[in-house]
Amino acid sequence: MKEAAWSVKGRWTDAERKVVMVTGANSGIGLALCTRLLAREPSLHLCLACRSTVRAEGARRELLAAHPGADVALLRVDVSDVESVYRAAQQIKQRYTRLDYLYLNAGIMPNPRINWSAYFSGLFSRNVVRMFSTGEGLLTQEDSVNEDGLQHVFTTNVFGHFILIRQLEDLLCHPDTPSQLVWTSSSNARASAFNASDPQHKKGCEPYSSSKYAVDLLSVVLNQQYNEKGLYSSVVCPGLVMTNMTYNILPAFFWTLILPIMWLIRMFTNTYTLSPKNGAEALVWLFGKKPVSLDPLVKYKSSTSGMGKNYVQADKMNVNLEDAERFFEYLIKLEAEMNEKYK
Ligand SMILES: NC(=O)C1=CN([C@@H]2O[C@H](COP(=O)(O)OP(=O)(O)OC[C@H]3O[C@@H](n4cnc5c(N)ncnc54)[C@H](OP(=O)(O)O)[C@@H]3O)[C@@H](O)[C@H]2O)C=CC1
Ligand SMILES: CC(C)=CCC[C@@H](C)[C@H]1CC[C@H]2C3=C(CC[C@]12C)[C@@]1(C)CCC(=O)[C@@H](C)[C@@H]1CC3
Repeated sequence: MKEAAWSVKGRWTDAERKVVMVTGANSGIGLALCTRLLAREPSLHLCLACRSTVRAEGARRELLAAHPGADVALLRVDVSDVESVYRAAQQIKQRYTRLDYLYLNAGIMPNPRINWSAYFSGLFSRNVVRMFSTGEGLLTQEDSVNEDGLQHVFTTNVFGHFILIRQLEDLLCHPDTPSQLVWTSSSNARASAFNASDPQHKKGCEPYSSSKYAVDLLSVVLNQQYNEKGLYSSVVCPGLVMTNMTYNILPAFFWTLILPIMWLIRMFTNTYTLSPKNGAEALVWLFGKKPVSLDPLVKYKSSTSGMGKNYVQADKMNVNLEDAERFFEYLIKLEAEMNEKYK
């Protein structure tokens, strides 16, 4: 941190204080992650990167109520708006000299619709457990286009974060003291929803699934490109968590009604973490891990057993490495266009 902008708090020196930034930190899994990180390491400097100042201030108040001595800063960024990302990156570079952890957590699933016929036929098929744990084939969304002509889901869930990382390279790449990127991906990520010729998912109706698979691809290539420079990337699935995102799929009363069924499902699949605190398990677990010990081809999944015990399950990802490289090239090209427009 640059001392001119940020005071050094009592006991900890700048070198000892880890700097952690979380996008989408004002609610759900992001906010639970912040709470748990502060409980684990009170000396952190935590920066909440959010699009709404009011909601970010609310989250900061909540965190300080639980951890009165905590050092929590706010940063305004709308990851669906590339120009806002460039502006935020400038501010970050003025405030900090390094970032130890960047949690790329902000995400959207706009206008979700349930395919009830797929749901009922899935109920009586061999795939029933997979259907309930990944939501495969059950959800469609209606996407839109932003002012740059980019797909909204792709920009929010992937590209805005990619620009942020690229702009912050100098703060993230220190070979002697590695930094970590942690993406909140999903087990809903599906290769067949992603089309390498249409990476923004302009033509399909599963932009969420496509964007999360794109995150998985990107994380793999980021490791190939940046590990030598001291930057590591991991992907996480928080499981099914009751947050604003899921309450947007079905009305709250319906979820309350089926809560006993969801507890029951937890006996068969440990992916029903349900609370944001449980959902943050894998994200918190990664915080303590040496990045070199992590497998770049693994998705770390927050899991909760039928008895309510939290743990992390490491599942090998099924990613197409050719698609990953092609996708990275696409992102670099798109970034060059945006650099020309906004830098
Ligand atoms: N809930 C679940 O079951 C699962 C969630 N996930 C992933 O977890 C992540 C967090 O979601 P979750 O906590 O569930 O849902 P929430 O809706 O509670 O959290 C999403 C966060 O992202 C922020 N956000 C959305 N759009 C933008 C934007 N354009 N710029 C900046 N911030 C933005 C939201 O801010 P605001 O309050 O302003 O909207 C909010 O803070 C997402 O990436 C989601 O895909 C993955 C698997 C399962
Ligand atoms: C649980 C019962 C009895 C009914 C609910 C059916 C669906 C609404 C539900 C089943 C599997 C869920 C699921 C998700 C959303 C809601 C379901 C489709 C996600 C796709 C939400 C976002 C994610 O990222 C995934 C990890 C979730 C996977 C499971």
